[in-house]
Amino acid sequence: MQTKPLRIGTRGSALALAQAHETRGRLMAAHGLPEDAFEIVVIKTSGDQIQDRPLSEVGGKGLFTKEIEEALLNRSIDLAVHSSKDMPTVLPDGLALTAFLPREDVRDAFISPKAKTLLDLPHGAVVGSSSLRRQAMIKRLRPDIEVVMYRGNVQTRLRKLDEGQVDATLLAYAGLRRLGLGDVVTSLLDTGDFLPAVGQGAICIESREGDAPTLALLAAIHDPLTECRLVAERAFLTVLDGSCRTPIGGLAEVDGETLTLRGCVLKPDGSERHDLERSGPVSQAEQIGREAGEALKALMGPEFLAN
Ligand SMILES: NCc1[nH]cc(CCC(=O)O)c1CC(=O)O
Repeated sequence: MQTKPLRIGTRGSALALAQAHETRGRLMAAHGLPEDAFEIVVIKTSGDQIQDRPLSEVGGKGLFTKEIEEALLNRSIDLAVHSSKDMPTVLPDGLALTAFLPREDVRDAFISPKAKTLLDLPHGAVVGSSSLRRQAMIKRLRPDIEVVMYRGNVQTRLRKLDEGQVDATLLAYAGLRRLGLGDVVTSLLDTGDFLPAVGQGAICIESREGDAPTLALLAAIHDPLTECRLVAERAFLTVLDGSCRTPIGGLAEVDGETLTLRGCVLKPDGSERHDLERSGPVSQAEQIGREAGEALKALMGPEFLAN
């Protein structure tokens, strides 16, 4: 058994801490270890310091992982807990996503004191969202709605909604549940119109490749089915990742031995949307994802990503 506690790195947001605690709880249960066998190390990232601009403007996803990955590489932590959705498709040399917890509900949630669903909102209503994907999907269904930039953590967003600054907001259901806020949800959005972001609802662990003791501990909490879905989705995203300013949705689901990936891209104003679906054997998850990405690229044409 180890003598030193296993150091679990995480951002300091309430959601990140909930995910780190869940991971620690699963490791304790799987290995019969006490809480003090683990140390939760909170790391402040550049992304946490920028609150006033959309992430797509300031450099995208890597902003929330850079300092954590540096801590992994210089061995001041042993593993890092992330929302898969926030992970860049390319990781630094020597690091990998080495475990996935069982995926939760992937859907986006609609939250509003004014209406039961997005379609019931009054004409010209204001919806807060900073996600390009959700913004484009909202505009596609409701071109009359004004979507305003809405960053900050989940609690801040809910407070702005309470104060009447916006009429509604959309958040990942999984994140709300992890925070014990599942009850604030007004309704859940259908994955047809609101195809989730790649990785939504799945907690992943990043660690050093070849760090055998850590990998051995993680094996006991790893969910291969979630990994398979994420491999397909991330391969799809890698092919499409020409720009972090393109609204993209992607979801892989498994039925028996068959994996089906649905993907879509939209113009940011919702004026155009292209959808694609591809199925195949689970064992070919990565290839299915790549092919779906290529096929969607061909479908949308070169000028789509240009502007
Ligand atoms: N970008 C922030 C972020 N990253 C992961 C989640 C939710 C949890 C998840 O999808 O696993 C959220 C908040 C949200 O989109 O509402």
